[in-house]
Amino acid sequence: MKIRDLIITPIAFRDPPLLNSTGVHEPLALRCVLELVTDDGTTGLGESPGDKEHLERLAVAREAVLGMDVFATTAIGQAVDAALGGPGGPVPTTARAGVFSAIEVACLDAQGKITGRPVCDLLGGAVRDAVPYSAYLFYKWAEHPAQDGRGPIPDEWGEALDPEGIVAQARRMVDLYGFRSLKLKGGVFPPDEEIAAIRALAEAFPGLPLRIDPNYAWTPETSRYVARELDGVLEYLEDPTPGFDGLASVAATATMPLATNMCVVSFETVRPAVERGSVQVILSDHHYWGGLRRTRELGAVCEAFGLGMSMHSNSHLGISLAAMTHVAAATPNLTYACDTHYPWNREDDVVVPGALRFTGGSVPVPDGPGLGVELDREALAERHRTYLESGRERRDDTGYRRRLDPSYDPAIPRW
Ligand SMILES: O=C([O-])[C@@H](O)[C@@H](O)[C@H](O)[C@@H](O)C(=O)[O-]
Ligand SMILES: [Mg+2]
Repeated sequence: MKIRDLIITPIAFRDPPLLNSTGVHEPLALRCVLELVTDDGTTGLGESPGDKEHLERLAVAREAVLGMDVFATTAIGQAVDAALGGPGGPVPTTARAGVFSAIEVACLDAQGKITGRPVCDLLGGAVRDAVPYSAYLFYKWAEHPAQDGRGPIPDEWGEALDPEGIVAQARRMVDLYGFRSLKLKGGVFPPDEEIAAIRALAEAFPGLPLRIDPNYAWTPETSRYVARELDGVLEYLEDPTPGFDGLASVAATATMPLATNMCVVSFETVRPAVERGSVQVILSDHHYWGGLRRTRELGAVCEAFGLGMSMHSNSHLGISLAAMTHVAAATPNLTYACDTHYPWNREDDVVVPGALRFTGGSVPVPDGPGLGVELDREALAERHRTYLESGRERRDDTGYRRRLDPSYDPAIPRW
């Protein structure tokens, strides 16, 4: 069964003004949808980041995989790697893995449709019927400020700039989706304010596991202070400070596990983290780790080193959510609730509603063949038009924040 075509469609969709340690989300997030067509007319779907460099690499990879057997994903991975220059070439490991990932997911969706089996079955079968996700809480502005004669752009979530705002946002997320764990994106305000927000969440939601992720915004000393202050409150502390050694110096005294999606980002970065004891939980993300099968393999590596496994996310739509759900369902030791940005972006999804739903904070594994989701072609065409009209090429949280506030300084670590 040969790959006859690979259609790459960049899209842009609405994103609220979510704050993080590098700035603020722009009004539009970029993504890319892949349609892989086999010679019997089956179409497999994939979703990946939508920045210009990634799109260019996908176009190169496309030429390499046309005509290959859609079931030969190992050989397809090698062909993609070679087309992008391989190890030591100009394209970093995670970027090559990212290109292959999008194609692998589309191959697996096509394989599932051809064989009549859900993708989780192609990964060894589901060990859970539904995958728990955590509410991804963000400090946020009430609206995107007016600029270039456009806006302001308000949204249904309103402002969240203090503990009360964060608790109200969490309440709404829990009411709407039933989430049973909460993650706060930190690194936005001085640590004591974020500690107060976590304490307010602990009081408002007794028993719900809590996490905070400041994306390297704190020094090792500040991280140790936060860990002490939140002793007994956090399920895990994510990427408090930069680097293997910085994290190790925090892990040495912290009572809660440390987690990362910034320090351990590829198989070759597992070893230095394990040697130093930098982290106890690795956040997988099939978009960066080379696809769904490699994510399953990361599960085995975590098991071998006694590490926990969770899942990272970025702004995404339903094809990614379906892929995340299939791989998490088929990875026994992925036991922490996964991150997802989906509630922030789902209104602009490009899949036909129905296959993906949240119940009690979990997404039941779609049971149709492949990923179990169907493309809404009208929505795809509209998001593609938005992409073309936007003229945007890549995500730039810092640039956007600086246009609004020229004195903004995203130095890391900041506190
Ligand atoms: O969406 C955001 O602003 C997040 O900060 C995202 O970019 C991170 O990659 C991610 O969610 C994380 O856990 O670090
Ligand atoms: Mg993180």
